[in-house]
Amino acid sequence: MAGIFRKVYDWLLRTFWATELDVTMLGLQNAGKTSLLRVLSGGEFTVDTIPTVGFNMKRVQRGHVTLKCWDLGGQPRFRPMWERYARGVDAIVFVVDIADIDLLATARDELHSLMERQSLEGIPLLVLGNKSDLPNKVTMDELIDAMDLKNIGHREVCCYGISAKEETNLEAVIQWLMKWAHNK
Ligand SMILES: Nc1nc2c(ncn2[C@@H]2O[C@H](COP(=O)(O)OP(=O)(O)OP(=O)(O)O)[C@@H](O)[C@H]2O)c(=O)[nH]1
Ligand SMILES: [Mg+2]
Repeated sequence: MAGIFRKVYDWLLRTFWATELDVTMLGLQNAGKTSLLRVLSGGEFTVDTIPTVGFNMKRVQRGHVTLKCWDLGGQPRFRPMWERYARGVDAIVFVVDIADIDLLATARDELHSLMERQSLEGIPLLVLGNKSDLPNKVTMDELIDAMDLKNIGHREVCCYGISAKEETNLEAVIQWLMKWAHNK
């Protein structure tokens, strides 16, 4: 019986109180953006992924909230278009491969040059240290330092360690994104 009420309640919420949030997922090539989005939207994790050419969009539904997620290619040739896809969104998710220590400085520089853009001022930022399942990774404190997150201003900044592969901490990601629905 309770199940029926829950279904009716969810249907009413979806129908009369539907909220859509625009989320842009950025980060260097191979960070795991497409893998993360696939898992968040109920798909299976796969090892053999194809690098994203341009962008890809998927919706993630939670109750009355739909997260409309733009997943952009991370290769250098696609980075100039990041700002255009991040303008006006409700949240930016920046994914970092925490087991690829050599690329951390590049990730930091790309993130900071983006965050300096006036068009993106105030947009909440979630930095995700992905691939926590791998050995030889940096800790979250080391990631915060390496990415110089304390020097990113004019917005709320949050950082979590996750694994798209093992689906670790993904609920925290959804909950953080969902909280921006209250502003709508
Ligand atoms: N071990 C491990 N591997 C992961 C994880 N997430 C992604 N990968 C792997 O990392 C590789 C790159 O993943 P993608 O999701 O294609 O990376 P991307 O950020 O979308 O890359 P671009 O589209 O080129 O920007 C793939 O081989 C994935 O299987 C993870 O949490 N753990
Ligand atoms: Mg991709």
